[in-house]
Amino acid sequence: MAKKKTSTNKSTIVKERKKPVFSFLKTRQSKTLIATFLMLFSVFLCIAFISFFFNWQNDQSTLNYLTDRTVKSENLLGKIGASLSHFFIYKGFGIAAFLICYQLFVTGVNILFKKTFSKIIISWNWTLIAMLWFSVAFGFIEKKLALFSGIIGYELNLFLQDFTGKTGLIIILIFLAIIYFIFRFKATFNALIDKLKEQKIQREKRKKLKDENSKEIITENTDKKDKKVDDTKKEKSEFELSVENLQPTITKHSDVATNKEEISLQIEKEYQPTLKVEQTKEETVSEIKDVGIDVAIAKEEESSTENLSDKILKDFGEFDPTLELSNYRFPTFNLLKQYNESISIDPDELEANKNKIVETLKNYKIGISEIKATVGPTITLYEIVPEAGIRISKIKNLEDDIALSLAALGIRIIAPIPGKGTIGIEVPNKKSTIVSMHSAISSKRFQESQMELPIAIGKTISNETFVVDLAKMPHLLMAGATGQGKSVGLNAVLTSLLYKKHPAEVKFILVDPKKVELTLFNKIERHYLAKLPDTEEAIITDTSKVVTTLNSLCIEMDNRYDLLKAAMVRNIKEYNQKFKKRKLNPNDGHQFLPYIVLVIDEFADLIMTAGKEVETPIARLAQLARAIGIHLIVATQRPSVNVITGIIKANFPSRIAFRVTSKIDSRTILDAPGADQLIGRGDMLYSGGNDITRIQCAFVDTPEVEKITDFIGSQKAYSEAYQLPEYVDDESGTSIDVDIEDRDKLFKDAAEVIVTAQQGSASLLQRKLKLGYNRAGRLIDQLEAAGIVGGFEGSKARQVLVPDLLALEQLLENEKNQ
Ligand SMILES: Nc1ncnc2c1ncn2[C@@H]1O[C@H](COP(=O)(O)OP(=O)(O)OP(=O)(O)O)[C@@H](O)[C@H]1O
Repeated sequence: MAKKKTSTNKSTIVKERKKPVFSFLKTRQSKTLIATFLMLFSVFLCIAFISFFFNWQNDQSTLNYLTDRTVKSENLLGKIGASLSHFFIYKGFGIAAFLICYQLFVTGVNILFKKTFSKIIISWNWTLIAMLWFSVAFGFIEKKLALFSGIIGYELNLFLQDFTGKTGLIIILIFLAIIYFIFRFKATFNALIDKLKEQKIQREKRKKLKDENSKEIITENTDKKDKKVDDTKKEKSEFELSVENLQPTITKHSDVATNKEEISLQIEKEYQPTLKVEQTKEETVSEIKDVGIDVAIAKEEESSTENLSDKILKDFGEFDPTLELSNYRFPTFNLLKQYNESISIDPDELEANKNKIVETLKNYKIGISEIKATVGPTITLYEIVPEAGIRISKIKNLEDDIALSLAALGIRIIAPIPGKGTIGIEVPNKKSTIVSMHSAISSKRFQESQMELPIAIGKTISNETFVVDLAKMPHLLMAGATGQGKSVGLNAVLTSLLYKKHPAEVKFILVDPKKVELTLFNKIERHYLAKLPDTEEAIITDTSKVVTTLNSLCIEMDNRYDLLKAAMVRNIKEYNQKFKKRKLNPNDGHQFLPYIVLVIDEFADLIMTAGKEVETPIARLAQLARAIGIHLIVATQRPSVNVITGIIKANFPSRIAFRVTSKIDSRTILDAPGADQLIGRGDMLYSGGNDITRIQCAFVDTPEVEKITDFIGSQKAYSEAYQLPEYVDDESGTSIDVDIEDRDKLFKDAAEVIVTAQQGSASLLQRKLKLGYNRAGRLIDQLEAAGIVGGFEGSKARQVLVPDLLALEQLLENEKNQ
């Protein structure tokens, strides 16, 4: 007994001694340590295995010299790597040995994630079976090399083949593979189904919980002994797991049944008040929601009306006036002729002129400290810096004498040159260079200009293209003796605009009493010209028609002013921008307004024949038309004061003077002498108000204009030329048509327009029904006779006597019945 006792004592002592070692292995640190070791070892083995496949033949001889440091292995992980690989791959399972690496890594992970020991063993078993299967299979495929199957696979393969033969072995391998998959997948499949079931149950429970409105179910985690519970109990125990977090709040109860009762009671007590709270919450929410809906509707209504134009702009984009002729191609440069335009500088000529200037001035005791020459296309500018103490007025007074001494035509003295402290003497070149329209149009200055109506009129003395904006001028007066280049100048202006502006953007009204200069532009009638309704020829050659056209243009001006006023903008540019942004409603008569350029050649002729009849509308247009995009270009041969009257001069600040015969004419045009000193052939002076610039006008010949007009004319055009409003003399249109039968076809439409708009104006009818002024005026008279609009009230619109369309319908019906 005593012995027994001592032995039991010993065993308990041993157990007590072993316990700390075992418990150490169960600690978290040791588990992490082992897991890390296994994972790193798997990586180590994997690298060694891979390296082994490349170096195994070389390393074979080193395997026996594991401890010998002089012998080196080629395996990446040295001799240990080589030996382990040899053992697992060569002597073991071949390629299938890689599964060891995989399994070691998985074991490490499993230990980290606290998988049970039995599970780890099971997974090892599966891997070992797989390894065996693969090594046998590889042994069957590759018999010569034991590297793929390992010796185990190789030997097993031979052994099995001896008994079953090759075919038998294949069948066995397939059978084993199927068994393997069935067993493994079955297990995984079940687990998956179980998991899905669990999740489903939990979802249902959670749903229930929600439905019962935070019903707290607290159950005690039953001991392992209580596993034998019925199905419903099982469900509950699963549920308990999901509400694990609630467990610490449970007080210990010995009796489970009483505990359950208490819980249900607790739920009821706690549940009711929360439900009430929820209900009241819901009520308040619904109240708020009702208010919110009202507010939302009101907001939507506001925003939709405010952003209507933005919405249209967003939906349709900016209005494109060129859309109707979207395929229109601008004339190409090659339609214009190119000349040799390199300015030739003759040093002898320069030297001779310089000497002449110096000598002449010396004769008048004017010393020169410096002289500089700028060679232009037709003239050379000599800039002189006089010696100190010499008065500029002295040089200016000697202008004629100097010109005489230099014995040359076209000398002009500029004393002083504005902005510089020098005196300029312009001397014509012996050989002048033609400035082609081609070079002016193709110049960067013109091509890149952002002007509204850019005109490349020619080149300055410094050979720069001179580009001006007709819209800023705003009207241009051109004068010059016959044969000095006026017509060419007019063509240059028109060509510039044709090269830069789309047919939708600019319209010309051409007045040509000579009947020959501008006829070529007939070809572009439906593209670029504007004309009176019911007239055949767009280019006006008849003086009486000029008067009508000018008056019609005045009506157009008034209409445009009405539109600008309605749009609350100050000028055509702002108006068109607003229209493009779709802020102006076309139903209110708004439309994109093209610029209108009225060109009158031989103005003197007109004044002589029509006098005041022409002068008055021209003066009116010149005074008022700048803001609404109507610009006048008036050219005359005779720049006398009875042609270029004070009132016209005052409204034409921009003037071009070609060569004139007398100083007086020059003064009439430019308010300064100089034009009489020009050399002709396009040599001109441009006065933009203050300073005068000498320019060589760009030369555009008739064949070039013909080519351009042909090019434009051959393209798709508008259905008709731009229609100007109809103008009727005061005498006509005053008789009131009382007879119903004689009424205009559009009478009813006109009445509807007037009644709808509640505005009795002829211009409204013109815009809405696209009528000429004449017809619209007649319609207004007929409407007055019918009692739809009131009498004429001067500048105010007529009163509309019919309140709405229904009343109008009745009125017209009554008329019929009478
Ligand atoms: N810019 C220019 N460059 C070179 N030559 C020019 C230029 N302008 C005009 N000429 C020459 O002058 C000639 C007459 O020009 P143009 O027909 O323009 O004169 P005009 O002033 O219109 O004459 P008219 O008043 O008699 O019609 C042209 O045929 C041309 O040879």
